[in-house]
Amino acid sequence: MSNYAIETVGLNFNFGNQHIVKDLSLQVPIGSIYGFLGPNGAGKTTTIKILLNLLKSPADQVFVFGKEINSNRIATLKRVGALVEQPAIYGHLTGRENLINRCILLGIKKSKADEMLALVGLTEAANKKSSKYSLGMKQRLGIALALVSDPELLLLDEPTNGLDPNGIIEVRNLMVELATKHQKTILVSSHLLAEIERTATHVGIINKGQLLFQGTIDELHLLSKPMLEIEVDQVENASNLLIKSGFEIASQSDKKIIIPFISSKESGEINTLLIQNGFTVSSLYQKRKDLENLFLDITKNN
Ligand SMILES: Nc1ncnc2c1ncn2[C@@H]1O[C@H](COP(=O)(O)OP(=O)(O)OP(=O)(O)O)[C@@H](O)[C@H]1O
Repeated sequence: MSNYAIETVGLNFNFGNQHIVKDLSLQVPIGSIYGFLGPNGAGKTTTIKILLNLLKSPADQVFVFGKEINSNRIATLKRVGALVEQPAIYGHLTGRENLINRCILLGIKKSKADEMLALVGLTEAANKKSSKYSLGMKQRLGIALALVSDPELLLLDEPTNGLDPNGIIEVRNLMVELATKHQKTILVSSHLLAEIERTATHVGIINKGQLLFQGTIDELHLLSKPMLEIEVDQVENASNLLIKSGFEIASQSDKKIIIPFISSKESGEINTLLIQNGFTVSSLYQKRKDLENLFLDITKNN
């Protein structure tokens, strides 16, 4: 039996003569929250649609729970739930009615609707028209709809897009609960590194349809080592002092020195060293690389 919920093997996909997905080999372990990360237009939605067989892949390139998707379409899709683009919600119906509708459609007992409402934290809003829901509530209802058939694998395409901070936290917590308490495997796409870092156990990064990195979140952290940004007066002199004291300078501008972050203790020591030598440190903070800088590093290392 395959240990992967999803495996693509050198997947290629074209729209006309545009090569959108290039030799993509994803491996999504069963039980993982797999962050599928890439900038707008990288090919995330296209890949997710291929995984749902909404776009047809070449034979023997896409496997869901070890089964080739084209030749096992119905059997594999039964094990998959998805939220791609806008959730298909009827605004004139309540949250509960939307879910009951889906239960009827799938031949599932209606009591499942209340179970799903509780799971996504919408019990109190169950009888409210869904057009009155906030964006975050609509996303959670969308996830509840995807969960009605009790799929083992959930594909979520940018589920936090357009949500306010509260909505983002709600969806994030829900994903963690679904993975840890309900043993779902989740593939979640995003264009924000920070968003993926908070929930994912595994990460795949694509750009222009190509996989740049795939690994565990710890492996990603090794790549996206944080930096310490120091805003200080007399940057040139301060920089010389740090070099003399054995610190590696990553870069400097007219107001700021950036060095690799090692520990909070060391950051404190740097602060003390600068102040004792008469410099004015106006701020000193740890900063992680954003996706763009991470790309630069990955391509440089490749
Ligand atoms: N139906 C289509 N026909 C032709 N080209 C398409 C079609 N759908 C997507 N594309 C193109 O495929 C490329 C990848 O798009 P895709 O939506 O998969 O990217 P994405 O990573 O999901 O980005 P976003 O976050 O912006 O949706 C883009 O250049 C897009 O213009």
